[in-house]
Amino acid sequence: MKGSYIISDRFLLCCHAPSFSLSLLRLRGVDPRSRKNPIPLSRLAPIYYSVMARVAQEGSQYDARHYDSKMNDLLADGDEFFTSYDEVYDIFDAMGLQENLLRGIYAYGFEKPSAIQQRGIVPFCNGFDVIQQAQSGTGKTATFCSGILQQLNYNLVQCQALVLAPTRELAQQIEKVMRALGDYLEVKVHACVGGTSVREDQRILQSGVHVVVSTPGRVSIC
Ligand SMILES: Nc1ncnc2c1ncn2[C@@H]1O[C@H](COP(=O)(O)OP(=O)(O)OP(=O)(O)O)[C@@H](O)[C@H]1O
Repeated sequence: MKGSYIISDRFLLCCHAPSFSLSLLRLRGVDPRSRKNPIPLSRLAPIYYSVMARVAQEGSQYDARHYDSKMNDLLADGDEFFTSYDEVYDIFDAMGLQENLLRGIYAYGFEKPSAIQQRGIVPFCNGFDVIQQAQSGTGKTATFCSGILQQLNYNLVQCQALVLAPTRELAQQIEKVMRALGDYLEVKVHACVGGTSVREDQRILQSGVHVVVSTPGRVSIC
């Protein structure tokens, strides 16, 4: 089973096939034009639609027809869209991560980055728009969590990243990993999922968090 996720400097889309786990990250205050070779957000949109097409009802804006038309737009652009990033960092220490993030990673029990982590964390931290794909259980969650944690401004206690997941369980699992890896950074993470009090979610969000992990239904209410 393969999973993939897409990260842009405006959003992260996470899709674990075949269950189509979906995460969306939005980083605030990042100017895509200031980054080296950014892929314009508009180029990533068709991929977002491709994931949504599989989970959306027919007739919605994300249905298969919409997906086909977006994919045709994308393919018409040719190879320019696809670039590869072949730098490999076989130890966490070489990735230029904040010391407190490294402490969190090691304290969580990770000694050596997995293959996807060796290739995926640094481009994310450098602000590239990335699409990454790896087998299930190979460490993608920690890859994008590390990328988010590295980029947050911890002096600003407001939501700077949003991760969307298709199920409550997955959102809660991602929250746990984010919280654990960001323990020494004192990251404030909140999982906004159905089955809990909306008021309590709103209270926590108003009190200030750095990262929200949510399911789409609950986030639209909050
Ligand atoms: N560098 C590492 N060293 C040791 N264990 C790791 C490392 N990275 C991840 N793991 C562990 O491997 C397991 C699978 O990781 P994770 O859930 O992040 O994979 P995933 O690719 O996101 O999986 P899925 O596609 O099923 O969501 C977890 O128990 C995680 O703690």
